[in-house]
Amino acid sequence: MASTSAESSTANKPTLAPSPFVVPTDLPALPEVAGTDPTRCVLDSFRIAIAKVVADALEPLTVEQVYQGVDYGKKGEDFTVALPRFKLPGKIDELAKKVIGKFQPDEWVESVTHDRAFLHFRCRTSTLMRLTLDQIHALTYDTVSKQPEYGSNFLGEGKRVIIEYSSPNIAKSFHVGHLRSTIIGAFLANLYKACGWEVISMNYLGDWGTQFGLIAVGFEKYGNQEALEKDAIQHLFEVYVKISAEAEKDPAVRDEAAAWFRRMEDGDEEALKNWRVWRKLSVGKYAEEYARLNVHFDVYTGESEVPQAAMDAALGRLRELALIEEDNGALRVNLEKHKLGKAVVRKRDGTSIYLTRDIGGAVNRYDQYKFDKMIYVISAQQDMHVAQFFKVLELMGYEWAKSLEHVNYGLVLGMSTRRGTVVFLDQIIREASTVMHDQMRKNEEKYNAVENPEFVATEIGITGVKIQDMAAKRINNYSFNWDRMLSFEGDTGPYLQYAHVRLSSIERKNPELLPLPAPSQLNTDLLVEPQTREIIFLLGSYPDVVKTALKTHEPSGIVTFAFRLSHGISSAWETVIVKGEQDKEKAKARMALYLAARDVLGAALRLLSIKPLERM
Ligand SMILES: NC(=[NH2+])NCCC[C@H](N)C(=O)O
Repeated sequence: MASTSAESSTANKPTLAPSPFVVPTDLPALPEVAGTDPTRCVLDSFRIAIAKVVADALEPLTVEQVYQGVDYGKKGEDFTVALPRFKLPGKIDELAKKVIGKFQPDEWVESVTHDRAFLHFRCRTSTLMRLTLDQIHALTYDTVSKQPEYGSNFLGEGKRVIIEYSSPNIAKSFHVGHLRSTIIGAFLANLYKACGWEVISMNYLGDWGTQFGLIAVGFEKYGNQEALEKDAIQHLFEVYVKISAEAEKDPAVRDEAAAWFRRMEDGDEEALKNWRVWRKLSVGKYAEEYARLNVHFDVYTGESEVPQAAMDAALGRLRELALIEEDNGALRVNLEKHKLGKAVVRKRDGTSIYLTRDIGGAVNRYDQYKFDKMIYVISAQQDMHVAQFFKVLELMGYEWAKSLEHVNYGLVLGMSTRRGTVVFLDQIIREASTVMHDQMRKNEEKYNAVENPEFVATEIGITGVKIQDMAAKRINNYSFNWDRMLSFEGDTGPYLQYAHVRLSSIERKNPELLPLPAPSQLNTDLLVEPQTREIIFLLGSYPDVVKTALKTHEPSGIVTFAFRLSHGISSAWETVIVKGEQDKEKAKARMALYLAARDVLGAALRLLSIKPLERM
């Protein structure tokens, strides 16, 4: 029973442990502000302190009201408040003077300056250093408990989201569109988990439709059991290509295929037998490839699994609403009023189609999972299709239809391997790995020092593919370029892995400083270089970067953060040294900073479904 399954999995919802970090009590006490959590984001405390400075000077403003207006400042400024937003009586200049006149520097806020309508605030550096490092340290990722790490939050606690992504078609090519859906979807699944949601990752296979009648006919002619078992995806594709060419010329083949699919829809076991085997073998093969991409699904479902009853009920309801019209024996839903055209929902021979299955499928999923939100990661080429079935569900009166979201993305242009066009996922992975391997071999000395070059090449290759895919706004098209994405120079995946490896080497290279005491036991005031403050502030902003990504569903925000952090590290690396620093206390404080940077970069990469490397 559907409702039982929803209830039983509710009982299994993860409960998040409280953060092991507490704001030290030797600092001036701050009021609480709803929606903030200083135990997971220290910058929240600084923003509250700033809001308090302004609210105290400009009654009747409350700390809550000001808090909403404390924004990140432009370069060199920590936080900025734009005074006009509060619509207070009096001149802006006067208001600013009031704040500045009343301001007393303390352990939270170091200074305030006034520039036209803006007030710029600087956080107390020593507090910022100490708390940020301490918090990151306290929330370090634990591979055993898998506790939510630094950057995570409780926003989605108690809520369940289904994220449907990848969804390739069995026996057709896995095109780059599916690759993008896979990469973006895996990121969203990690992101929602990091924000406290219960996530169900779902793969909705294209495993149904007339083409399976066609393949069945083709399989009788060209099928080969051995080839099927060796690589089901490839073999079925070959069969499909051959029989499609025939069907194009010969209407008899088409009729035969349609009749076969008709039998499948009627549940004729004989007609379904082979199909079941194909599906199982294909899923097995896909699961292996997803694992190599560090992508996992909780549920493999597919168009074949949408219950006939759900589709019939949907059509019945649409008829009641007078939204259905007949067209030459086929049924159409008329959405012209909503500027979404007319769409066929049942073919003339009575068989279902893609759109109907999406309508019935959504109803079925809600019955089964009672989700609070459902996200579909589907190419922008299907914007119309998605808008149509969302609209139909809304017209059918389902309250939950409002909680459906389409996360779309643009095209990938020109992906091919050196041997030709890419049609399969494993070709993409293999090519990424070989191109990277060749690249690594160019530096023989370094190459020989790598312990497991095959593994490293594959991981970096995959990182390159993923970063290229997520570097810009989803909706942008981009051209696939192996050389560019796999270079160690410029903003690429290999560059990020290199930054992480370099940070990871610091413990190996300075064993005499280990074990490093907790940051609270270190003298972080020795971190005096401007680069260190910049890095710390960036690290402190990471929980906000995660929250923003949750709002925008854009992986690019996380990618940009990872690059900014890596650039920050690069510019500190030569001057803010650990090895060779005579003052051991200073060396330790610096090491703590680099380790925090390693942990946060690692967290960002994991969020992007990338496995951070420790050696290369
Ligand atoms: N619920 C959905 N329609 N999901 C997207 C499915 C994508 C479809 N299998 C395709 O390859 O085009």
